[in-house]
Amino acid sequence: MAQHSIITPIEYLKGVGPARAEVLKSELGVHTFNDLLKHYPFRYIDRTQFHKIRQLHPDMPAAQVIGRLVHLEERGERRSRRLVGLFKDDTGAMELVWFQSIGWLRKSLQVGTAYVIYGKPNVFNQELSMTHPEMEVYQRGAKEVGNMHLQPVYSATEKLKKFALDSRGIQRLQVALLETLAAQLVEELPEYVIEAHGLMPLPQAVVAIHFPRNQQELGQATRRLKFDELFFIQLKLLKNKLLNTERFRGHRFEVVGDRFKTFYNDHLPFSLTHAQKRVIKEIRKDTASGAQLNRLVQGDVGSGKTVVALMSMLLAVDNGFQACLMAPTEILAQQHYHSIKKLLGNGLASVQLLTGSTPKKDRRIIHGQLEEGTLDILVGTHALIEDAVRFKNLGFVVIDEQHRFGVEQRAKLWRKNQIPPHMLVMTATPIPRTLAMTLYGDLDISVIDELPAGRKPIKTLHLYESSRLRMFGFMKEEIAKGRQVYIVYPLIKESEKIDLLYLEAGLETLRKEFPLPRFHASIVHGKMPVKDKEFEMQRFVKGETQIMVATTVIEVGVDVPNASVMVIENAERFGLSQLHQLRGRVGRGAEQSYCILMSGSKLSKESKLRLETMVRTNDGFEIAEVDLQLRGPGDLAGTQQSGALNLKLADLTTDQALLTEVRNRVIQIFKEDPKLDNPRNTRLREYLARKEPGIGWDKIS
Ligand SMILES: Nc1ncnc2c1ncn2[C@@H]1O[C@H](COP(=O)(O)OP(=O)(O)OP(=O)(O)O)[C@@H](O)[C@H]1O
Repeated sequence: MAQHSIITPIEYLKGVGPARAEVLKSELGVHTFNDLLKHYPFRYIDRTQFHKIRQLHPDMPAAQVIGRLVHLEERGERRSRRLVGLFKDDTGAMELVWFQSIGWLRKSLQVGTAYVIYGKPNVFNQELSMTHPEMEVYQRGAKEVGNMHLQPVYSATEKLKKFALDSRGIQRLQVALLETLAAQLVEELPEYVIEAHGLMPLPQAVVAIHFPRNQQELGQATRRLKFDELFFIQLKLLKNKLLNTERFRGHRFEVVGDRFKTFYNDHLPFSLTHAQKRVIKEIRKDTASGAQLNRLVQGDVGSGKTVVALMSMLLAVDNGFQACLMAPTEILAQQHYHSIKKLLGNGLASVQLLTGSTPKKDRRIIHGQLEEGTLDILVGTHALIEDAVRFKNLGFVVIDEQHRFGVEQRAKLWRKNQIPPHMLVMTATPIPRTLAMTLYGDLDISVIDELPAGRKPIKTLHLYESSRLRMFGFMKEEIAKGRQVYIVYPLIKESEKIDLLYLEAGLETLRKEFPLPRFHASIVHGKMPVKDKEFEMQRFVKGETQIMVATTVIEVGVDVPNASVMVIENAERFGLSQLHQLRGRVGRGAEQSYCILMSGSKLSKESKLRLETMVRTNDGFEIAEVDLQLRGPGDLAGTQQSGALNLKLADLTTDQALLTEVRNRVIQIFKEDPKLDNPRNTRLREYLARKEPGIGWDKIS
C-alpha cells in the first residue's frame, strides 16, 4: 500500500471515497489530508459539565443532562408530525422533540435506557423541552472516572445532500486520519525551542486539538499550534530579510552633502518633528552602512512623510545617485511632484513627473535625461516600472502607499539597477504592529509617531440627515472665515451608477445652498479625465474654489492646509481606515478643523461602532486596531495578496503577545546561527528547503 502523507488527496482516506471527497472539497475546501487535519473544531462541548433538569433555563445556550428516557411517541400529522420523548432525572422531567429522522430515531432510541443528552433548553407552553438533542447512551461510571471529555464540533457540510457529513461524521474522519498519520506526526521545531517555550509536543498537540481531554490540555495544544503557525512565517520572512542584506550589498552614501544641508538650513519652511528627525537618522544610518536599505515608514495621516522622503532622495543625489518616488495614482503623483517642486525651489535638484498621461514627446525627453544622468529625481506612477524607463544610476526608491503595489512591483524597481537601490516604503495606513510584523516582516519598520507642533486635534461629529441645515450653516461660517471645505461622497465600484446619482443629487442641493458667484466649487470624481481632475484640484489648492466636492479620489495624499472642514456623506458606507484617511485631509494647518460624518438613521451595529470610534479618537493606530477587529486582517487593504496570513488558529488581534515571543525567538536564532548550520537547527534548515506544507504550519508563498 502506498505510504500516505499529509499531501495525500482526501479521497484516499478510509471512509471518504470519491463522492464524499467532492463534497469535502466543494463545501469545506478540504482537498488533502493536511486540509482535514487543519479543519479544526470551531468549538467544543464540555462533556465534564452536567446539569440537573431542575436547573435548566431557556437562557442557557446549551446544557448536558444525564437521565432516563421513559416514554416515546409520535404525535401530529404530516407537517406537524414529530417524535416526542419524556426524559426524567431525580429532579424533574422534560420533553424531547424531534421533527426529522423520526423513523430512524424510533428504531434506535430505547425507552427505559439512561442517556446523556445535549441541547438547548426551551420553554414551550410553560413546559420545559429540548428540540433535536444529541443523545448518547450513558455508561455508568463514565462521568465518575472522568473519561468524558471535550467533544469537538466541526463546521459541517450541507446536511441534506447525499454524502453529507455532520460534525460527528467529520469527527470520525479525524479519528481515521490521526490513525493513518500517526507515524508521521513528528516534531518540526528544534527541541531546545520546544523546551524554552514550554510547548506541548507536536504529535500530542495535533491529537489534543481535535480530541482534548480537558480545558487545560486544549489550551496547551492551541498554544503549541499557534506558536508553529506564527513561527514558520517569521522564520521565512526574517530569513528573506537576512538574505537581502547579505546578498545585496547596497550603495554606500558616504556624505551628507550640500543639497541636503542647504535644504535643511535654507529651504525647510518649518522645523522637523523629533519623529521625522529620528526616521531620517535611521535612513542615513542604513544608507551609510553598505547594506541595502529596506524600510517601511509608517506615519499617521499628516505626520509629514513627504519631507522625510524628499530628504532621503536628496541624500542620494548628494552621493551621485538618482532617486524616484512612485505613487499609486496619477493625482497623488501630481501632488507629490508639486509639493516637492515647491519645497525644493529652484536649483537644488532637477525633478520631473512621469505618468500614464505624460505626452510621448515629453516622455522621450525624460527617458533621455534619465539615461544621461541629468535628471535627479523622478516622480510618477506605475509608468516608472516600464522597461523603457532606464536610469543611469538609480540609488534610492520611495514607494508611497505600498499596499496598493504588489511585492512583485517592488521587486521590479529593485531590478532596475545592477546593485539594487535602497527601498523606502511609505504607508499612511497605520498598520497594527502585529500585522506589520507579519506582512512586512522582511522590512525594517520606522514609525513617525508625532504630528507637527501646533496642530489642533480634529473635532469629529456624527450627524443625521435631520441636521443637514445645521451642517450647511456651519460650512458657510467656516467659508466666511476664509477656510475651505471638502464634501466626499462614497463611490464604490459595484454600484457606481447609484453612487453617481447620489453625487449628482447632492450637487444640486449644494448649488442651491451655495450659489455662484459667492461660492465656487471644484468637482472631482473617478469618471473624469485625469486632466480635468487635476485642473479642478489645482483650483482648490490655489484657493480659487472654497468647496471641493469629491468621491474618494482624495482619500490619500491631498494636502491643502487651509481646508478646515471635511464632510463625509453616507459615512456609514466607508470603512474605518478610509474614514480616517479622509479625515486626515483636514487638520493640516494651524486652524481648528472639523470632520462631519453624515449618515442615515438606520445603522447596523458595526457601522455604529465605526462612527463612534471616529468620534472618540484621532489616533490612527487605535483606529487600525478596531478596524482589524471588525474586519479581520484578510480585509485590510493589501493583505489579501500577502499569503502570509493563512492563519488557522492564531489571531493577530488577540495573539500579539505570542507573536512577539515567537518573533524574538526567531531573531535570536538567526543572530546566533545565521546560516542555520548548527545541528540543533537542522529541522529549520530543512523547513526552508521544503515546498510542501508541514503538520504545524501551512505552505507559505
Ligand atoms: N515638521 C513639520 N512642521 C510643520 N509642518 C509640517 C512638518 N512636516 C510636514 N509638515 C506639513 O504637514 C503637511 C502634511 O505633510 P505630508 O503631506 O508630508 O503628510 P503625510 O505624512 O504624507 O500625510 P498623508 O499620508 O496624510 O498625506 C504638509 O503641509 C507639510 O508641509
